[in-house]
Amino acid sequence: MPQIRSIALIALGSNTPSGAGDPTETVEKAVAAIAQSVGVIRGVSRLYATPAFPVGSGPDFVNAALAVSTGLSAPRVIEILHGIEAQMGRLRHERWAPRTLDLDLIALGDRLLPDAQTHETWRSMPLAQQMTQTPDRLIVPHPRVQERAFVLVPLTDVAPDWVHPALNLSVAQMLAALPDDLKSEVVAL
Ligand SMILES: Nc1nc2c(c(=O)[nH]1)N=C(CO)CN2
Repeated sequence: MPQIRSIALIALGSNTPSGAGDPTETVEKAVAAIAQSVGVIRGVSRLYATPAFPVGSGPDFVNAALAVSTGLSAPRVIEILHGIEAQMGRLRHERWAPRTLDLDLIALGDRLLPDAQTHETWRSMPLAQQMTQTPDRLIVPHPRVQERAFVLVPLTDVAPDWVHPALNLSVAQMLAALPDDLKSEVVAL
């Protein structure tokens, strides 16, 4: 069977030193690891300094995004990303604790996983509830992508025209819809 290749959009974040070095070095090493194990890198964003979300939850992050052409499934990509996080020393005990490396599969082509209803449920959940719940299934696109300048600004570098399959909005349109004060906090390094 011919392999169907899609573009995986991957968000990277680091806000505390890891075995790999400072957050910038950690993100750069993660890009190299992803290139070796996920697929062919089609775009690498600039690196950005961003205040930790939620406000006051730790030191500033370094955030970046990648577009990677891959024939792998979403669960397999996630498995590989978790392996890279573990290898690079992420401490996984506390949900909003500073993290050495955080890798998120934001999107895989136009797949909507597991289904439209799950996306609707997560989008319509009050913020307080979103913050305390972890989905028990893989949700792709990432259910918070449209709210996060620290994801959308780097994504604009690599995939401004990617269209969210549930919202029918491009990356550029989702970013334009965010308040200016959120966008201005995301500063290219
Ligand atoms: N600025 C910023 N804040 C965060 C980030 C991140 O990548 N950047 N990742 C988090 C956990 O996914 C929690 N908070």
